[in-house]
Amino acid sequence: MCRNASYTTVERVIEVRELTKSYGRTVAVDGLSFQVKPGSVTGFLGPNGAGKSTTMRILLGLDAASSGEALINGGRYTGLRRPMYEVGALLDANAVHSGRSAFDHLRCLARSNRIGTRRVAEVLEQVGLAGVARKRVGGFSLGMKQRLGIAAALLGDPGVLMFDEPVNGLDPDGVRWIRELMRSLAAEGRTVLVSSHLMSEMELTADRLVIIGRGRLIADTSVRELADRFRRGVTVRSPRSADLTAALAAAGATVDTTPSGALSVQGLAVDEIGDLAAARGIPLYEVTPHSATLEEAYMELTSDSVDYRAEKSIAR
Ligand SMILES: Nc1ncnc2c1ncn2[C@@H]1O[C@H](COP(=O)(O)OP(=O)(O)OP(=O)(O)O)[C@@H](O)[C@H]1O
Repeated sequence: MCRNASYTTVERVIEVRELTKSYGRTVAVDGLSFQVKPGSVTGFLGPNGAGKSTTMRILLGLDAASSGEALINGGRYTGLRRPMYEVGALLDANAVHSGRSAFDHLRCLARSNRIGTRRVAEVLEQVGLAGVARKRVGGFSLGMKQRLGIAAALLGDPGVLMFDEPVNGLDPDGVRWIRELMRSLAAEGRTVLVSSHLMSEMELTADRLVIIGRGRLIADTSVRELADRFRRGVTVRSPRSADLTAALAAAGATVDTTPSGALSVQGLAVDEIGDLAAARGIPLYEVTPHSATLEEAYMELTSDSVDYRAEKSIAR
């Protein structure tokens, strides 16, 4: 079953506009705006309590916004005519009836959404649960429940998918499986939003990142742009260090000589340094850009948003 070809541009878009959600005095989401577009995996990153789940719950009509809008394909979830065909989500893998078989669980969902039983078999196959389809969900491991939740999300073959911390508690095989599935769903032209508090995971899964802290937007960027933004300089080695230093400084760079004799250059990109050296006939033996790791970039960006870091590290 493939309905992708019929999607129009206004479909497959998640849009959050000036979204605010307060629980009593706690402001869980605070004037948050971002868009998620099709064709890539977008990581929704933020420390614990940043407001990721709240935002997703509002997008899925499970909670009401205090103000602002959370839209899927241009409208509110509650106004979608056939929600399962437009958006699939996995929020809590444990939220299933443990007495039912995987097949029955999906068949009930499918029936109430006018989806045929053939599709149930298809998604069970897709998530690798066909062999245990008749077994009770109560006996499933967390990884199997995650797969079942994903099968449910895929039932209506929706163009928009949302997963809340899908790799939490999974073994490496499970993590890799979910990562590859997300990437293939995005490659099919779907919009995939996946929340996590781990940059190390998102670095391997996502192309774009929406980073939030204390309910506010911190960064809306591609993984590559974030790496570029945190570039720390370029190490350059040349047999004519003095000439090169003078030329680089004249071009506005800050140049330091390291103990090994290499130059540490700030303020010029790799290609600018290469062009400049070539124009003067200065040989280069090494040109190496240095970035902070994405993990370091993330820690730096969110350092003001982590409520309980000190207590957590003491507790550890
Ligand atoms: N139903 C609720 N009632 C009261 N406060 C809530 C409720 N849901 C969330 N909060 C609070 O809102 C804030 C944001 O929580 P949320 O679960 O959205 O964050 P999160 O980014 O998903 O965090 P985590 O990574 O820990 O799941 C937190 O301070 C949380 O305690």
